[in-house]
Amino acid sequence: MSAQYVIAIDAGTTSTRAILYNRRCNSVCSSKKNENLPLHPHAGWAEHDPMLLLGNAKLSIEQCLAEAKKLSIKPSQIKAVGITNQRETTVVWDRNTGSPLYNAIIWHDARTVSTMETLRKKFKSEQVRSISGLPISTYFSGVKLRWMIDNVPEVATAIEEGTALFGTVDTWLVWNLSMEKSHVTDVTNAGRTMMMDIRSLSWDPTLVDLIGVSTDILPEILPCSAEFGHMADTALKGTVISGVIGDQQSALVGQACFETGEAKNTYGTGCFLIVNSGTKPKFTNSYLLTTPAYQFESNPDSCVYSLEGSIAVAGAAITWLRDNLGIIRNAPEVEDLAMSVPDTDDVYVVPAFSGFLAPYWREDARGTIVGITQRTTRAHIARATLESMAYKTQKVLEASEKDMGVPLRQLRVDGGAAVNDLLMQMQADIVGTEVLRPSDVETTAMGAAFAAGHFIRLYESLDEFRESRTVGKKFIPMITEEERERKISRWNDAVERSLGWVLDPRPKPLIWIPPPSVVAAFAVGAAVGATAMALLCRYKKA
Ligand SMILES: Nc1ncnc2c1ncn2[C@@H]1O[C@H](COP(=O)(O)OP(=O)(O)O)[C@@H](O)[C@H]1O
Ligand SMILES: O=P(O)(O)OC[C@H](O)CO
Repeated sequence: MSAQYVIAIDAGTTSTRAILYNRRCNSVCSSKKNENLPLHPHAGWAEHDPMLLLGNAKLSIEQCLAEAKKLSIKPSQIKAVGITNQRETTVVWDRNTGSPLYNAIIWHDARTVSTMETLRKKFKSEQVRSISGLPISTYFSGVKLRWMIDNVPEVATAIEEGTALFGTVDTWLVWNLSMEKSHVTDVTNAGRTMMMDIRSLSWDPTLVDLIGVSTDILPEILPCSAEFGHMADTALKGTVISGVIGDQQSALVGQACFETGEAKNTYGTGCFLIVNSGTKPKFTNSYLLTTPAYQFESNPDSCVYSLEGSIAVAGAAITWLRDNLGIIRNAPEVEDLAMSVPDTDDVYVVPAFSGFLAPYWREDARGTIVGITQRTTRAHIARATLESMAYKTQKVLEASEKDMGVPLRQLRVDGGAAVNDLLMQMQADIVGTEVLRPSDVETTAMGAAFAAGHFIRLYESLDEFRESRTVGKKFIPMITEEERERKISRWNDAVERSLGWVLDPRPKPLIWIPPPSVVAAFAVGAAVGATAMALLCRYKKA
């Protein structure tokens, strides 16, 4: 029998790529990283064109198949498709035309503060958390969906007429890529809508009612390994889509964190620390999220849960150094620039671009840079920006250790920014724990490949998968405990300065209402203009 493969599509916030995996779930070839350009129509807003997300998924498959062809691998040898995706990002489209009714609202978009406040008046955040594992926050899809209904007439009308469909990016991609037009999702993505009962793994009527929709527009929830549909008109036509899993949980799987207490931290656009918390949802007093980690069998008891510390800005701060400040030409350059100085010279960059997620959950925070002196250079800013990822991780790690009741002995890392050795060393220093980076940092796609391959029984055993994972590099703490504490305490001070900076975090209205001074100036201008015209006409007549 010829060798069999699984292809995984990783639809991230910054880019989409496809990777092909062999029988041992090792990567064989991949596409390019196709950039998913975000749109920022207002400060704090972030959108994707859903058609670009779809186009990049198709392009990534084509590119990956072209690479496979060079290795004499035929499309018919690819037996399953897995999809992993940026979670919470919300798409609403018309079920008849297939057209999106609005741009996708990206997970870290902060426009929904007023919607969130309205929902909090109806329901206590703690009540919602006890059902869904999540507090009421701008982060989750349900809140974004409500905002669309209230602010986008096309969405409201389509919902009323029964033609709208809602989904996260996985649902949007499967609906478009499958010949059946399957309207489906998995437990890890549904678990980020704030509408799923985390125990029964089904839509919760009370929460669905709170958002104000009917379940008709919501996708069917399946385990991560299931028959989601079959590929339509590409070279992979007919191939089963048998794995769907949110990108952060997918990385947990890719890192083979199958034991309670094992954790990974993924440094992509954002940064997400997830700890496997076992087969029952764990509710804690800290501000971590309770969320499904994975479910590979159809029996709901097979669902494994996790605690998650979500950080909105990680690699995005490096993109900001590149695109907004122009102090680097590409992301990898940040490492050399940061290494050109021995330390940050007491400069701290707090990139809270649209507030903080875990563990602060503060919409009123904004980014700040403190400690600048005459001597500060772009290298200090670059170094302090990198270091900020390590401090934020330390905060969520501290919270998860408290919740789990045991200190974490090792931190497994992955994601696009984890290739940065300096960042990984900073991380080991600041958490005071060994940091282990796998030889293949693309663990996100690997988790989805595992889920898809598990369904077709190509990857049967979790143990076998775990044994085939290898550590690429280990980073050991190099600073003293005293130095570590001093640095963390300075970071805490810097964070304090960013909290409460936005006096009213509610978004500005879509239509600009001019202030009275502008109205008065306009009226005076119009009166002067009219008088001048009248005089001119009289003069001409005369
Ligand atoms: N060498 C590097 N050092 C620091 N950050 C990097 C480096 N390479 C990429 N990044 C950052 O990592 C992010 C991309 O990582 P990736 O895992 O592909 O993200 P996503 O899954 O969110 O699309 C970008 O925000 C980029 O700025
Ligand atoms: O695109 P990433 O990899 O930063 O992940 C985004 C997360 O899924 C948002 O919750």
